[in-house]
Amino acid sequence: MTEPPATPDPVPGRTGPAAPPADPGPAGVSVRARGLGHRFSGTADLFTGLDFDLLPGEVVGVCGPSGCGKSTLLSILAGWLPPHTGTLETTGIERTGWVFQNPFGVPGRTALDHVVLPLLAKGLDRAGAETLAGTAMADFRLEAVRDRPFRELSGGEAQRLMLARAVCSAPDLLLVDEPTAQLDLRTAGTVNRTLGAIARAGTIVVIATHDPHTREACTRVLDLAVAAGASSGGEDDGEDGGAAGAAAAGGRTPAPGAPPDGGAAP
Ligand SMILES: Nc1ncnc2c1ncn2[C@@H]1O[C@H](COP(=O)(O)OP(=O)(O)OP(=O)(O)O)[C@@H](O)[C@H]1O
Repeated sequence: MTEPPATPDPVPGRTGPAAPPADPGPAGVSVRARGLGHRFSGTADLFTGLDFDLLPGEVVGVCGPSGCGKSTLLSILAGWLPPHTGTLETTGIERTGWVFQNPFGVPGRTALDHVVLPLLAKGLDRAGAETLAGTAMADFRLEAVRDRPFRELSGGEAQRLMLARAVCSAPDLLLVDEPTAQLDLRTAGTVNRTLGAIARAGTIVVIATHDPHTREACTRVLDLAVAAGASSGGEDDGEDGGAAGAAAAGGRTPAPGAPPDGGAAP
């Protein structure tokens, strides 16, 4: 059996087994993973031994090549999939939002209708809900498509619409799959800054991404290429720089409870 390291693991987002419990912070919200690993029946280990704590204010990038298990880790964080090994403890997570890369909507309903829905469900009247929805849509540069039916939206618009809707649900944990893959640089920058602002408002934001700009906008990176020991998992698509490149690129890990810098000011 391998002796546990005495000092924190240098791999970004991983700490040694002696890491203290996550400080749930004033809002009492946290996610604590210890020894997390997953494999599907018939596959090799996608990742093993992940130790990390997630706290409000963080934008955590889940990075690594295609097929390394990024979406799988999001499923585990959402509680949809039990990990093959390790434990995941959540504190104070009452609402989890997940924005898929290819979201579904109601084809004939307007973009605004989609964002208004969670606000009406919370008890706001239509006028109040439309005001807040309009603000969330503007944050994601969706003013121009406000009254367009969902079926007419582009893939990138549809995904940003779901981000705006997720924000209006005020989740404690927001999981986002490849939010900038379909976007031009300027719009991607807006999305990254908005996600940073959402985190600073008290949400834990976790983003699965290949995009180096999005990775750079994250306050911390969980690199699954590194977590897999570069021995299994997906193919290197070149966008992440592969296991070695990804390990070298690292990520910024703020002190627990410290405000993230993230380059993600709104
Ligand atoms: N239910 C399942 N049963 C078996 N294998 C699965 C299942 N779901 C995913 N996989 C496999 O697990 C691996 C990781 O999949 P996952 O979707 O998590 O990768 P990813 O890193 O998100 O990939 P991408 O960047 O291409 O979206 C892939 O090889 C995939 O084929």
